[in-house]
Amino acid sequence: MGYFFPVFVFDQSIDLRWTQLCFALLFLSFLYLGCQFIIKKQKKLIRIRWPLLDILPSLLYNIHEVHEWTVKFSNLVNGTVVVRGAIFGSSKLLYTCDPRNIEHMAKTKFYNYQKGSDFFDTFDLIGNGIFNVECDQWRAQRKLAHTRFTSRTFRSTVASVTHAIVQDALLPLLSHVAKHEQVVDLEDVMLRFSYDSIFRLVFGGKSNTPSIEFPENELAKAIDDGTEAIFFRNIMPSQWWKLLRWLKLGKEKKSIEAGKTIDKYLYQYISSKRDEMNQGVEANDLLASYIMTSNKNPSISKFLPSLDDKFLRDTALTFLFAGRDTTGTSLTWFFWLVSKSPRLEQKILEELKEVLALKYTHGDMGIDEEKSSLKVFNSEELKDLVYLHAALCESMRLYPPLPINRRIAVNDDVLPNGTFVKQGTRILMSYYAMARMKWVWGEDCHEFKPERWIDENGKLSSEPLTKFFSFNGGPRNCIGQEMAFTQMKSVVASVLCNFEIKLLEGHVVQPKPSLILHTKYGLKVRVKERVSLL
Ligand code: HEM
Repeated sequence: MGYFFPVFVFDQSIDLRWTQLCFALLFLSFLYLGCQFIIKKQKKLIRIRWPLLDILPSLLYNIHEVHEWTVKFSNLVNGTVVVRGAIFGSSKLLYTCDPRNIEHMAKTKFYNYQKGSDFFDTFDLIGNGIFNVECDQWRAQRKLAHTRFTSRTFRSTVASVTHAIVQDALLPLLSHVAKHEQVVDLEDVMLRFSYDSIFRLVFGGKSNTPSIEFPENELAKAIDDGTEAIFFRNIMPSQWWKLLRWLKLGKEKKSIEAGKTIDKYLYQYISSKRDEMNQGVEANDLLASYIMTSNKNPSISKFLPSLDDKFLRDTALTFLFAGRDTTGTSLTWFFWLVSKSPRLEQKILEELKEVLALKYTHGDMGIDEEKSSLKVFNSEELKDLVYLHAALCESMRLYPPLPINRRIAVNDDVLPNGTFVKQGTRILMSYYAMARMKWVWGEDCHEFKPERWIDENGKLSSEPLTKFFSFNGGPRNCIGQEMAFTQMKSVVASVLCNFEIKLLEGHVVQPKPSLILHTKYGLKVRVKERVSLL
């Protein structure tokens, strides 16, 4: 996750002292007023780099559309630059959207590019979950998680949970919306789907979030509040948010409340799960599998001395955090792109027609499905669909759920494009900007074009993967990638096969300046039942 105002991030070793805080506040206030003055003078701030202040005025002015700003900036600096200027002090910042550099940091020199202690502070809500630890502790947790995410049991649970939510909650919800000719925020619906999925996989029970009542969910809301505070921590000096936290103000106040709510629910779920397991109730959710491991072997490794309740809380929260907004927003952008392109929608439907035809020919359409007349696909039927897979990759290329990522250099290094990186340099990588660079993806880089993922033999091409980092890459790649594809394919196929999605006329869809790439105003659509595909 990127801190978009990296220039403000001061040395973490400095104590939280009042004098420094006052100086920081004064300094930033002057800076802000100075920038506002320049902006007013200029009316339109065309210039991106300034003497002394470098990118700061432009960045401040464009913070409401920060991702588009990274595109302009990347074009100006040809993809990579070390940002300087008087205000940057000794803390260097390297910005890049060059896939060669990103691959080098994620794979070749993985151990030289870590998350760093700022990262831990910023994401302290998730404690010592896998997302937030490094070196030996990360390796030990990665091994534990990897064993689970690649097991046959987990894969089949993902498939059955997804099928159940699509069939029993998502399609009935959209059907209701269609019958009542309502306008619905499809982003909200997709986030409700992805929350329920990850919730069931982690805890075993239902969250009931995707339903026609659109119920509020206290835990989901607390995670939203916590994530929002994390975003603001990324864009302000660490002293500022630490002061706000101490004073219990603003987003930090909300985040403290959110932390309490999260703890209340998670410790309660953990305790209930332990009780159920002691009574011999069988479970195949992630929480149960971690508890089982710790019962069998209380000390997993010297880097993971105990899988106690705090560890289980951090791990469960990390999975909720990592698996909800990412999948939910990916689906949102996908439906938006497809709703704007009837030709591409038709190509996806052509592929689905073949699957449906096979279903009927072999007579394995479930009785329930026939009765309800809503068609639901299972993951086996969809796993080899080339165009659907290509369209999902293309949508995540243009709208990567994690638009900006960050690292810190452990030792001096030289990047593939020749840039020297000094030890301690903070690094920002924009995947959003990378997708919009002509020198990376070609003249048509702005177009939604699934064909770029398909080779001349009609198979998925591996070439684009060398510049696709929406799931990161290397040893620290996304552990939920396969799961995400299973879920997304099932949702897309079932929704498109049963419904036509029409964007509400005049509704503007733009990226929100947020940690995960949400839309600014939601995705307002009307839904119409589709006349049978066959
Ligand atoms: C479209 C959906 C998804 C996208 C685009 C995505 C993307 C990513 C990215 C970019 C990272 C690397 C973050 C970093 O460098 O700090 C990551 C890590 C991770 N993701 Fe996903 N993710 C998705 C879905 C999921 C799901 C469904 C899960 C399931 C729980 C999941 C679990 C994780 C975990 C645990 C990590 C940390 C891995 C590690 O540090 O070793 N993700 N994901």
